[in-house]
Amino acid sequence: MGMFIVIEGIDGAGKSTQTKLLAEWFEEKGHEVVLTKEPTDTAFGKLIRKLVLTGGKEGIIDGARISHEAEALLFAADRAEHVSKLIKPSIEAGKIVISDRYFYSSLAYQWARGLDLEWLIDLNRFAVRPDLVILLDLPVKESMKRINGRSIKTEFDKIVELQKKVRENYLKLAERFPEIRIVNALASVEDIHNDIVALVEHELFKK
Ligand SMILES: Nc1ncnc2c1ncn2[C@@H]1O[C@H](COP(=O)(O)OP(=O)(O)OP(=O)(O)O)[C@@H](O)[C@H]1O
Ligand SMILES: Cc1cn([C@H]2C[C@H](O)[C@@H](COP(=O)(O)O)O2)c(=O)[nH]c1=O
Repeated sequence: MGMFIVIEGIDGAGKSTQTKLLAEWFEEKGHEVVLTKEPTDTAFGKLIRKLVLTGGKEGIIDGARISHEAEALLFAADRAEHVSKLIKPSIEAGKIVISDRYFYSSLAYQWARGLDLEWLIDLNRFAVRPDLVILLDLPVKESMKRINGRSIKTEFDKIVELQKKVRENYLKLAERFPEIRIVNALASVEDIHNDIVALVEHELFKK
């Protein structure tokens, strides 16, 4: 059997940077790696980007085009395809699956949008639990600095407030889901990578 690792965190926490470095680390050790993300690049993921996500060319700010319930259901539908078509078969084939975001994003973000946490957990019950979830934690002020170049210039305060709620939610989720490990994402890219590798070795290879 393979392994399933997820990297989570607020927007701009460094997830894509760290998922790539972790994938390279596993590959150098001779493992076959599947690097993936949510929302996916499938038709569901594209629909989500069109109907839900903030910013972009259309300048949609707070995902208000559809209801938050519909938004949560779309993320779950995308995930259901992701799990059944890619994640489960890859784990069964002995591969290392590393995902940039997973159902914890739905819990943290859609909860921050005002949906009921227990409803969200039930909705995502089909999602196979990862072996390890790395939560890249950093203050919103720092993440905003990092993504400033691509951030939307209007409604900045609203985005900051949402991200603050999302960060708090992730930290609360870490108390509830034992597979979540918190990593300080304020450090350098290299130090964060080393912390993640130490966790992988400790948690998964029991070094
Ligand atoms: N430890 C770090 N210190 C400083 N800058 C960083 C660090 N890690 C990543 N960055 C930079 O911060 C920006 C956001 O990083 P990245 O795209 O990896 O984050 P992300 O969590 O995947 O973002 P998003 O959720 O918005 O897709 C990039 O410009 C990246 O080069
Ligand atoms: C999976 C998932 C994602 N989101 C949100 C979180 C981010 O704001 C975007 C994805 O952007 P990225 O740059 O591709 O990381 O979508 C969410 O609200 N719920 C989810 O389940």
